[in-house]
Amino acid sequence: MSLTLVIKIGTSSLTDPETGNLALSTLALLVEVLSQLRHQGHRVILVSSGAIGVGCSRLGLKKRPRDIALKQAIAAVGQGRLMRIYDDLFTTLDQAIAQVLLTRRDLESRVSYVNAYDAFQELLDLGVIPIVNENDTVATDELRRKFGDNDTLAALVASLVEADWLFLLTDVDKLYSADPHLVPDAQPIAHVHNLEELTEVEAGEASTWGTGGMSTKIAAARIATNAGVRMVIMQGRYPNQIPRILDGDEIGTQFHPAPRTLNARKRWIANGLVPSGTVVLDPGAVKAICDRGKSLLAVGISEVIGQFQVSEAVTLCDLEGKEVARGIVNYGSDELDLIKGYRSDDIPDLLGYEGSDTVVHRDDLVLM
Ligand SMILES: Nc1ncnc2c1ncn2[C@@H]1O[C@H](COP(=O)(O)OP(=O)(O)O)[C@@H](O)[C@H]1O
Ligand SMILES: N[C@@H](CCC(=O)OP(=O)(O)O)C(=O)O
Repeated sequence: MSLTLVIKIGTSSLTDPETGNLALSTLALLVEVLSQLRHQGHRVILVSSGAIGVGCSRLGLKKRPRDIALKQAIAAVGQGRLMRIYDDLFTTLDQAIAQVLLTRRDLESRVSYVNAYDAFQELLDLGVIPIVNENDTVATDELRRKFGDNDTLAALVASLVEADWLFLLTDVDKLYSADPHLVPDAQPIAHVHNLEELTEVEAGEASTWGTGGMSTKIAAARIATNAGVRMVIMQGRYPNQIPRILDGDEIGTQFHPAPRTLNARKRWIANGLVPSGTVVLDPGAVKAICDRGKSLLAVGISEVIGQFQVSEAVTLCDLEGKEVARGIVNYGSDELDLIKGYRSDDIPDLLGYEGSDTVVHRDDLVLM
């Protein structure tokens, strides 16, 4: 059976932590394994970090700089080097590759989201391995249009292409109950069936989870498993374990996916769009949308947080602040403030025009 596989490798596995030099044997093994998987008929996408790390090493910088413009310049140096090395290694095995650089903004617009989907499908149909990274040189935190980390980017790509598996290759062999570099008796976690179990562990180990690199991997698991993608956290030094995992070996931490129920447009609403604000719902409204599949009406809204325009995405949360759904609004935040708590029949009088009956129509709403 042909599977769609997304493999993400982090800087910690691609480079030697002491020298900053490329971990060539890891890279060569990764290239060999991915080429073999391709030849077995699988569709393979590699999400590779390393542009900034390789750029620093190329320019002889001993420390990762903090300055954003400098980091963006360094990424431009490193990305070219990185692709040159990948191309040399993959070409040795006669495997074609492609460079795909994405920003968060590219997935926000429905048109470019669909374009990205089409481009990936063409590349995979051609037997090419796309190598994806964030377009660090143009994406900036200030504009809120960065993925921020490649774990999230990899999960969004896996959701976009409806992957079967997402492998996150890192410098630890599993997810543990706490950072194993700091807590020697941390317990390994082999399977995660429900991310809520982890929220408890996470809450108990907040500082460890927060400072380590695992919080972004758990956030990635939320996106991936919600989109029906099985995710694995595993040791980056041993990419040859990937085929064994596909054969059923219990290696790394496996996150079991939810049934794939969302159509492509709803996956875009859930993962492609970035919420611009929050709408707080009363318990009746939470029940109506979560248990009965209803649209959101103004009467069930308790509070409107943030500024947003009509047709933007918002987070819908309960009175405790827990996100229960996401959706595209039929009213901007200023109008919603005027009509919140009122029945739909009252809207024309309140706003002075005939508005939509629903604040978020059920076709534009995704439960989280
Ligand atoms: N609960 C945990 N389980 C495993 N690793 C953890 C945990 N909490 C923090 N970490 C740290 O996360 C690091 C891996 O994340 P990161 O450095 O971001 O890797 P990458 O570059 O592969 O994305 C590990 O080296 C480990 O020290
Ligand atoms: N886009 C950046 C990597 C960002 C990132 O998430 O890095 P990592 O935590 O090593 O996977 C780069 O190529 O340097």
